Amino acid sequence: MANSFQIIFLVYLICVYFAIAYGYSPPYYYGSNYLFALPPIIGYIGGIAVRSNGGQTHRHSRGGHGHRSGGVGSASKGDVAAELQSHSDNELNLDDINNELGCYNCTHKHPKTINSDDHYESISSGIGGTLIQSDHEDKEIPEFLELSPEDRRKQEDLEMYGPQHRFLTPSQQSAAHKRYKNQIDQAQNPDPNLLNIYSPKLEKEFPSKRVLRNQAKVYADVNSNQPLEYSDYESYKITWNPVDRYEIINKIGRGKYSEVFFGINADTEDDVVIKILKPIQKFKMQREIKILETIKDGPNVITLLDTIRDPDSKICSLVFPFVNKTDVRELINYLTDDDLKYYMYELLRAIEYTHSRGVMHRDIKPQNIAIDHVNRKLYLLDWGLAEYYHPTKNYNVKVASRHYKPPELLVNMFDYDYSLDMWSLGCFFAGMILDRDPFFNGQDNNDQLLQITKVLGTDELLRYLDKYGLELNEEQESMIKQYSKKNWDRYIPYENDDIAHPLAIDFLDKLLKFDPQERLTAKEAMNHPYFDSLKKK
Ligand SMILES: Nc1ncnc2c1ncn2[C@@H]1O[C@H](COP(=O)(O)OP(=O)(O)OP(=O)(O)O)[C@@H](O)[C@H]1O
Repeated sequence: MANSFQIIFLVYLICVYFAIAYGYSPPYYYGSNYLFALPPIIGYIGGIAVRSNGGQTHRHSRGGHGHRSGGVGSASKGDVAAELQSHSDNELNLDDINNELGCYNCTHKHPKTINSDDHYESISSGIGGTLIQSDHEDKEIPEFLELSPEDRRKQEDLEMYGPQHRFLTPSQQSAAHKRYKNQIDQAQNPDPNLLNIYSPKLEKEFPSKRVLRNQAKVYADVNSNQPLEYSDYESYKITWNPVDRYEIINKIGRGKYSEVFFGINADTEDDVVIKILKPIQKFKMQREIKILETIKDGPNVITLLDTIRDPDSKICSLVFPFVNKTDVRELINYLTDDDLKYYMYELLRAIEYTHSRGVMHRDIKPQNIAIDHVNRKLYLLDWGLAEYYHPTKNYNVKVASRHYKPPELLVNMFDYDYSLDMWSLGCFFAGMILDRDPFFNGQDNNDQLLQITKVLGTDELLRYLDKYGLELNEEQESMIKQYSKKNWDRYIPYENDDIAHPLAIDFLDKLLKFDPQERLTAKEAMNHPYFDSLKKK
């Protein structure tokens, strides 16, 4: 008898431990639909249940047990919201924390506190975005979501403290509250000096310390040579179609701005991906859709099939063809040199086309490169951060994912251009051929620059900074010492000799340059001798 009690007590302790470990958290708000908190153990069990159903490819589940609630909007009011809600509520794990705190496709797990600088950097980056793009300041979220005042307050609380706020002591909560309010104040009453520096459209307010403005080597005038409406996404009127014809099957991914589901088009029986957008600023939605429209005929660019909105919940979704992809980082284990060249070339075709249409992707990374190896097809996904390039415009440097961010984003060079995509491509390529992804594995933005400098050398960094009159911030100054430029050969693992050969290394070296002007353009990259053998075949 005593033994049974001990066992029950032990099981209870284990459940409580896992409930805490899996970050049981308050409800996830979306529109006016939210579920009340479940007891910790249910939170834990729910987390496990969903995770066990959360693989990448779920085609087998059509009509099977994985068949979730009806069509996106075919059933009762707010079904899309309920669908999203049900997934989110079941997945009360640390990924939610990353997501809620705005960490960008964050792969690391955060501690159960929002005291880390990373979190605030993420929160402030959202607000910074508003500040920088003050002309975009968005008043439409409440209207878009039609939140009740009570829901709105709860959402603000959630934003303020993060989903883990109950783990904070009262003094931590009040510090969090203060910092959050400061961010809001800053965004609402921006420092005019800052605004001058970052104002997106002002060439004349170029900071005096800068001695040279950067301008794209190619396609600099593509947008100015087009009528205004070509790149004016803020005036773009989105056409929203009904949701009825789509049926959600199960969840296959998530991003900062969306929850992504595998589904079918009931009319055509086609497999589709339904990207349900989280509450985002209207201009971001207009930008993604307008850009997808601009580049829709491009090679290897994912096609936007439909834009749908549930009339009741007002939840908006984008529909794409489903790509039965293999994680590129797994794929590298069995790709031959020819395969890798082939996919790099296909990726470059997508990038070159996009740049030629006046668009920078601004978030190239392995997660956004979908390879269907069976059909030898590659698609460039996620155009949520893409932007039209204008040579006189200053851009938000808080774009791209940390490990793929080029130096210009890390030293506030806001006059960057298409070449930022070529750096990210270089990081991706380095990860593949050197079997080390991410190749530059910074712990934060300053450390990211340090990691880059340790490889490319301090002299090269200083040459780049001097050329444009750029400066390091105080922390970077103190962190970055004198490092010599390293020979790439030292990073080649023995078993990768076949793919990391001299031509591949030369190609890599020409992509990973501090100075955006010195990097290969997409067209130059396609003409690099690395691809000669592919072209012959
Ligand atoms: N057409 C597709 N086919 C298969 N999987 C897809 C497709 N589109 C998106 N996904 C999956 O969903 C994930 C999230 O999609 P996406 O990157 O478009 O969302 P996001 O919210 O913009 O993400 P991010 O946080 O990177 O900005 C992708 O990394 C991918 O794994």
